[in-house]
Amino acid sequence: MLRIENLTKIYGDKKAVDDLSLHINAGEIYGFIGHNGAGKTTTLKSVVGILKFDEGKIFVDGESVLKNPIECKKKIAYIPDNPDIYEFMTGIKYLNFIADIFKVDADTRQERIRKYADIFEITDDLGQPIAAYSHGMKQKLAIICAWLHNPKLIIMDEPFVGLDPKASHLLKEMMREFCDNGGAIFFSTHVLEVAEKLCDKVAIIKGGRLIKSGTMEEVKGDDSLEDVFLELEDE
Ligand SMILES: Nc1ncnc2c1ncn2[C@@H]1O[C@H](COP(=O)(O)OP(=O)(O)OP(=O)(O)O)[C@@H](O)[C@H]1O
Repeated sequence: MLRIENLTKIYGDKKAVDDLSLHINAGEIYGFIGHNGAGKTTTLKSVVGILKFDEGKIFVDGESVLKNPIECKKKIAYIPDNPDIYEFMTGIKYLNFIADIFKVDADTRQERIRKYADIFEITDDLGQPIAAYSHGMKQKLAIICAWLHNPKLIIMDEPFVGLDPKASHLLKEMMREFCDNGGAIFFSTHVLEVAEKLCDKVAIIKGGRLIKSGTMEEVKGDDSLEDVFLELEDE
C-alpha cells in the first residue's frame, strides 16, 4: 500500500532523511519511532505530498507521489502532529468542507459524521467555532476527517498526543478495524507501549537513517520495545 524507496530529504546542509526505504502492506499498522529530530515528520510529510524530497521514490497503492499526486492524495488521509485547523469555522462546517474536497456524498458524510462524532462525544460541540475547542477536541475532529472519505492509507503524526485515555482507546480500536478491513496505517509515536501493543510492524529511525524494521517480534525478540529502542539509541 505504501512503498518508500531510498528517500532522502536535505534541509540546507542537513540530511534530515537519508536513503530510507520501507514497505507497508494492506492490513498493517506500522509504527514509526525515533528520537526528537530523527526525521519522522519529514518522512511523513514527504509521503503525503507536503514536502518536496531530494531523492527517492514514493508509491501509494501503486501510484507515484511525484507523478500522480492527486490520485495519491485521494487514497490518503493525513493527521499532522499539530491539529492546526481553520479556527474561524465551526466543527460541522470544517467536516463538510473536508467531505466536499473528497467528494463524499451527503448521506455517507452524514452517517460517518454522526457515527464518529458520537463515538468521540463531540456531537454537541460541532456547532461551536473551532477556536473554542481544546487541543484534544481539535485532534478528535482531525481524526473524524481522516475517516470521512474511506481512504486506503492513513498517515498520522503522533496521533495520541492530547487525547484522553478513552479517546486513545477508541482511536486504537478504529485503527485496528480500519486495517482489518484492508487499509494500512503508518504513524509516528514516542509512546513505545502503544507501539508495542498496537503495531504489526515497526521501524526505528535515527539521525535520518532507518536502523531497524520488521515485525514486532523481529525487532524486539523477547525484550521490550523500550529496551531495544534505548539500546539502539546508545549504539
Ligand atoms: N523546515 C526545516 N528546515 C530546516 N531543518 C528542518 C526543518 N524541518 C525539520 N528540520 C530538521 O530535520 C531533522 C528532522 O526533523 P523532523 O521534524 O522530521 O524530526 P522528528 O523525528 O519528526 O522529530 P520529533 O519527534 O521531535 O517530532 C531535524 O534535525 C530538524 O531540525
